[in-house]
Amino acid sequence: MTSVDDVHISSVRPLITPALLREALPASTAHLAVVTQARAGIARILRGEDDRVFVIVGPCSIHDHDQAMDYARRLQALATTLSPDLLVVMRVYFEKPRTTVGWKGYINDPHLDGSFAMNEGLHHARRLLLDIAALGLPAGTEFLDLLSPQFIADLIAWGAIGARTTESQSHRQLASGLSCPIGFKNGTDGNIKVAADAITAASNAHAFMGMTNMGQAAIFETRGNPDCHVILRGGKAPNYSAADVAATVQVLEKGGLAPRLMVDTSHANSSKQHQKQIEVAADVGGQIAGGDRHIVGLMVESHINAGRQDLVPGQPLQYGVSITDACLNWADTEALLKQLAADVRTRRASTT
Ligand SMILES: O=C[C@H](O)[C@H](O)COP(=O)(O)O
Ligand SMILES: C=C(OP(=O)(O)O)C(=O)O
Repeated sequence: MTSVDDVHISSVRPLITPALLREALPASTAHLAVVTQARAGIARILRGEDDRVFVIVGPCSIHDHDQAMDYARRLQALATTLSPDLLVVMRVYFEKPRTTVGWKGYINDPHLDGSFAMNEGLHHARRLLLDIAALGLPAGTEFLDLLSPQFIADLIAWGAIGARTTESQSHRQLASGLSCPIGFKNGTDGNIKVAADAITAASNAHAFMGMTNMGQAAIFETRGNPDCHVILRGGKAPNYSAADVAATVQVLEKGGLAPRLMVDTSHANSSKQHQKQIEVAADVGGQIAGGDRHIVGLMVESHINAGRQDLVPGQPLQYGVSITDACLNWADTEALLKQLAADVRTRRASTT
């Protein structure tokens, strides 16, 4: 017999359903209040109704529960202090889009060893989101896989669609149905228009195929997501300067979109050199202090300890160090956020 099906499939294993995971790890009213308050706060900032800046800050990727909680406790204390000026959301990224191949994140491979224990990964991810919400700290994540949101999206205050997927129709459709504000990165080449187009697409209604909480195939019809924005992450060159912001505002206005955006201090804006995030944040903070109203959010890649390390099977990892992109350490993160809060106060003082 000639095989025409599953020619390149090497195995199929069962996956738990979102309903089973949510039943095992339910969200309480207190957890959900953290999420809904942060979502509403971000939406107000995006509409220009709150003069604070929201910050998505945390590790490039999560790979360890206890280290993530160590970071979350530090961030929660700082977020409370800075809350009059900044709405702080922890970057809790479970899914990594790779340029070619590599570890794809804590959900895909929680044991970091190619065993792809995704049922455990989903369980660990949801457990971590519950523990972070229990601190009173909201979480943001990248939505990369099209099925995984059903398992965790109720605990997410803000989501990103990455530079490699902003142009994907499937991700725009997903964003149109997600319940949280969504940031679309510009393309890896620096193209802003694809992110502006993504906002237009995601703000509209769509019909597409998906999976329900009970794990059944279904046709989803969405209403469109009104709380989407661009994230400038650099491309062939950085794109965080005042001139880049003005050019982006032009693209947004031409598309009939709100002229508000987030700057990612990392990725191509820092040439992936983690310490450069400090320079980028200082420039952007200066624009804010100088009266800019278009930059409403910042993204910072930060961990307990600075830099990054390679994941080498069988070798121990250093504590609190990223295994994907390099991150700022905690002390630098604290100083960066305090300065940004001061910049917001400077702007407020000059306009009141
Ligand atoms: O943020 C993480 C990385 O920049 C992104 O996932 C691409 O990683 P890679 O180029 O190492 O695959
Ligand atoms: C992968 C990321 O960014 P980008 O999509 O901008 O490369 C990220 O923020 O982790």
